[in-house]
Amino acid sequence: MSMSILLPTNLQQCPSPSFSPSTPLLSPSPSTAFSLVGTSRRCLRLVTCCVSSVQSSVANGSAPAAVIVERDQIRLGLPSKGRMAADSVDLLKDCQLFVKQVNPRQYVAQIPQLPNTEVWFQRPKDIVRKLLSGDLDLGIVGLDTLCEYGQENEDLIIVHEALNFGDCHLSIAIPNYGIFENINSLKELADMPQWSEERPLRVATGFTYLGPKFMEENGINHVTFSTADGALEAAPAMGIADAILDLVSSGTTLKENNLKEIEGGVVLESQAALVASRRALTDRKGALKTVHEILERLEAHLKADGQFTVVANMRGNSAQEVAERVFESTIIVRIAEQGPTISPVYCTQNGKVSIDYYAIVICVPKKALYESVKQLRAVGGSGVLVSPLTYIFDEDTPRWGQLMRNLNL
Ligand SMILES: Nc1ncnc2c1ncn2[C@@H]1O[C@H](COP(=O)(O)OP(=O)(O)OP(=O)(O)O)[C@@H](O)[C@H]1O
Ligand SMILES: O=P(O)(O)OC[C@H]1O[C@H](OP(=O)(O)OP(=O)(O)O)[C@H](O)[C@@H]1O
Ligand SMILES: [Mg+2]
Repeated sequence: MSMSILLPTNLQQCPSPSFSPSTPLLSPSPSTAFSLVGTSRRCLRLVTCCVSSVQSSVANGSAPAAVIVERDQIRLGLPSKGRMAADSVDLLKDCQLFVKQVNPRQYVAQIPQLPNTEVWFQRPKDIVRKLLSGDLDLGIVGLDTLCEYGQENEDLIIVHEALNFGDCHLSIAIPNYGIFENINSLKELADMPQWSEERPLRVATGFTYLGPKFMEENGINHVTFSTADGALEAAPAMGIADAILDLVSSGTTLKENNLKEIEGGVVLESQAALVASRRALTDRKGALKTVHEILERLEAHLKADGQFTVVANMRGNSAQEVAERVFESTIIVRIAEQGPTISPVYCTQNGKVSIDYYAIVICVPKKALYESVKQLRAVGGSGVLVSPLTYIFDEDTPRWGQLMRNLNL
């Protein structure tokens, strides 16, 4: 049984492809771009199609423009349940920001380290809606949720786009059997002779904003959408849909349901992001200060993640001579952004202070750790100590500068 719902009248003005969301739509508004602060190899690879952005109602997407209501506290929205919930609190904990929730059913919490900030636990999609309505100032959500429910509203600013958890991608998948057996790309899918106005490609998805937009951008016109709250992978085998558009992380669910991804079918790459309301940052007293502090802690922690400090002692006549020996090691030359730091180790013998050794300190990423230790030893390093790095505070927080530029501050 198809879940398609008849289109509301105002939606019929919408260019094809058609879709059948469960909620009515408001009038079209001009498309505006997300403010993507920060750069990352994973950063939002979102369709840039120019479908006139149809903003859906509060029930499905963005709420009306935010109104700044007077309040003393800055509000940070964290996922109340689901995959992102525990990881969000854990990430803040790793940044020495301890979320104090009295019990799991209480939806408000405090962070003693940020006395002017209160945490509100909400479903991820509601975090986006509440950022737009002005009921939250900051939030942690997946980029997929942000794009789907934020619908490119320019009030949403991505402050940190790569929080290093919640990795997944939004992708089209089709059966690996029957008429799809030899179809391996979006183009091949689009070119199949089966699809016509009378018999469009049927796609099941929870992403009723991003799905049609992606299809439109890729020139796939004979397509229709149906929606469900979960277990979408069952739709093709049940005869409800030809394809699905859903989140994929390990790929197990697709495999177990005889579905496959296709070339060109990835709509966006997603992971958890820190998002803010532009209006809150510009108009709410204390919001920028809070963001700066959270961002500094996040950047310092995430930069240090997977990095180790390696300390070794090396015999030598001078720091210069030891440095020359260390730089014989190709891996150290390659990994050392700055440094190594080489400092004298002072010893006393018979009341006389002497320098026979020098201590070398380098920062090494996990994957280069063993090789660096081996090379340090090969050039005379001994007593090698390795400890994980907790924070790397740079002179400046790069994303802060970008945020300031984005806000024209
Ligand atoms: N395999 C995955 N499937 C779904 N989401 C994932 C996956 N891996 C990471 N995520 C991220 O986790 C977010 C929350 O997913 P989750 O299914 O827990 O949400 P939810 O709030 O329970 O929503 P729903 O109940 O509608 O599924 C997603 O929006 C996405 O950013
Ligand atoms: O690639 P995988 O690691 O297999 O993960 C992908 C699956 O996980 C999500 O479903 P979820 O577990 O949230 O269940 P749902 O269908 O009820 O949303 C998503 O909707 C996919 O079905
Ligand atoms: Mg889910």
